[in-house]
Amino acid sequence: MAKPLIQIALDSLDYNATIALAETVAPHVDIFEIGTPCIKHNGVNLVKDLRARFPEKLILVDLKTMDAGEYEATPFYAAGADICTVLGVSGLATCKGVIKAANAHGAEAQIDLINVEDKVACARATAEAGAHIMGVHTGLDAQAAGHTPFGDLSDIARLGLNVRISVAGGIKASTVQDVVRAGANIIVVGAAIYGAPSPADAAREIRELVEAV
Ligand SMILES: O=C([C@H](O)CO)[C@H](O)[C@H](O)COP(=O)(O)O
Repeated sequence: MAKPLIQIALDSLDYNATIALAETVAPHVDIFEIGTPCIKHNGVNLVKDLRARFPEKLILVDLKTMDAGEYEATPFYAAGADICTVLGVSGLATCKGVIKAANAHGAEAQIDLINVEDKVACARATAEAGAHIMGVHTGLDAQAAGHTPFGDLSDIARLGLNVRISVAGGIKASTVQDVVRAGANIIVVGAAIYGAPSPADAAREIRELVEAV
């Protein structure tokens, strides 16, 4: 199996700080995620800027689309996004819209299972509809209430769907190897990197731990 990819969640609102963090951690990550607050604040020009600065990196735009899937996602794929996210709770029609936009650009659509009641049913239906990546995700507010993504990751991994699995939600050095062993193909790390005294060292440590599994 291919080594899991490491995704840094760029969750700052500040444009220059976002670019600076991307430059700092670039040697140690595969995917730049423009987080939801960041893309709402800075818009599509940030996608174009990161695309121009880092032609070799994958860019995920965490749109968390809730409606008008094809219409909303299309300009972000056109600007250089490799992956856009759509909420599983939006329903199948919206997910299919983002999948259609992704396919039109040779890119990928990720279903974010955040707050989905029946994650297994949603994963099955959206995978059947052509989703490329299933995002198991415990959001920042749910993390603050003590939740983790580990149980959901096991539930989705054991389905054996023809999709890659991304996991997000407080992943850090002490848990990253467990999520690799549980079947995650894309490991999302935000606060454990950008909140560390040295984000570059934290990203390097995550890379080394993933490589060691
Ligand atoms: O997607 C995220 C969150 O919902 C805000 O948009 C985070 O980027 C994701 O949770 C990863 O960050 P950490 O949980 O801090 O690792």
